[in-house]
Amino acid sequence: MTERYAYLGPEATFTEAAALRFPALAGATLEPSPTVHAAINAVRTGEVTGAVVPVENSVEGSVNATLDELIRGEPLAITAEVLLPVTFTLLARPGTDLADVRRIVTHPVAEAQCRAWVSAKLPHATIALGPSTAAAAASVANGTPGPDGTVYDAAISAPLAGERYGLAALAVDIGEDSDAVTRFVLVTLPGKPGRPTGSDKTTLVAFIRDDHPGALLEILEQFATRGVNLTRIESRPTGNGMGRYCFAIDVEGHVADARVGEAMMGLRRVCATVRFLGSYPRADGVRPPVLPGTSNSDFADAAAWLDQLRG
Ligand SMILES: O=C(O)C(=O)Cc1ccccc1
Repeated sequence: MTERYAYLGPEATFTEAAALRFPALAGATLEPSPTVHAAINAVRTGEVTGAVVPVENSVEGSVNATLDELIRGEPLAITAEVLLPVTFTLLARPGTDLADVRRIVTHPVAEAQCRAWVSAKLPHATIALGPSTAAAAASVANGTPGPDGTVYDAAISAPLAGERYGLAALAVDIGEDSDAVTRFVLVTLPGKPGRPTGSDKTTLVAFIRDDHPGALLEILEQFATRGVNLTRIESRPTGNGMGRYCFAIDVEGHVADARVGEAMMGLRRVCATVRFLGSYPRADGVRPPVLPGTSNSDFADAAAWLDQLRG
């Protein structure tokens, strides 16, 4: 039986384009989910083997809806990542004039990158937020009214959505950075991590034990003293009361690398909880240098030395 994977749909989202690039999904059945929550829930219930979701954008930063799904609830694992360039197109029903566009709909990540263009070119237009850029295109094509009862004039979507939903492009490449890239991850139930490749990333969530001065510094020290570089750190509310935050952290390296493993043991000692979200090959293929004194053999030598001293 072919494996089934969920992705943030409907058809023609950036996430669908990303899903087609994961080697692990070649030949699998791809099933659109209306929200990130629904896609990840399908993994948790075992309905699908995995889900592809957006996690980070080079201009807008983290996708909070995805981070919160990974931080809370039953544990999950990231097993692969893909980087996808994103360009945004303004789509409308054929015959619409750019000057007549008043109500636009799109995904929050697209809104953040296109709001400068909209305020410069369409100063009287408002932008409503929807669950995905393709859902936005579909609602324009179908004339589906928004929550306030008015029909949207245009959607900001992937160029492909115009073809899929029979819409015309009123303007292309309207994002503020034409080199914008989005990172998508493949999420599954936890299992044994793949083997280290020398170009890996590890994702963790650190929950501080009690709110005290230097709590974040203690977390960062674990990585700094072992020569482990962070590629992202994001604080997110735990959902358990005002002012309670956890830190979602991506680091260079694999849980099987001694320096990453030692840093994780350090985290475990200074934090209330550490959630391991997986070690997986990094999409950019970068092989970061291993700093002197932090290689696997450096850690093995140090452990052997200590064993000898202890007799
Ligand atoms: O809405 C989509 O098409 C998505 O896949 C989410 C998204 C939105 C904007 C940039 C990158 C990903």
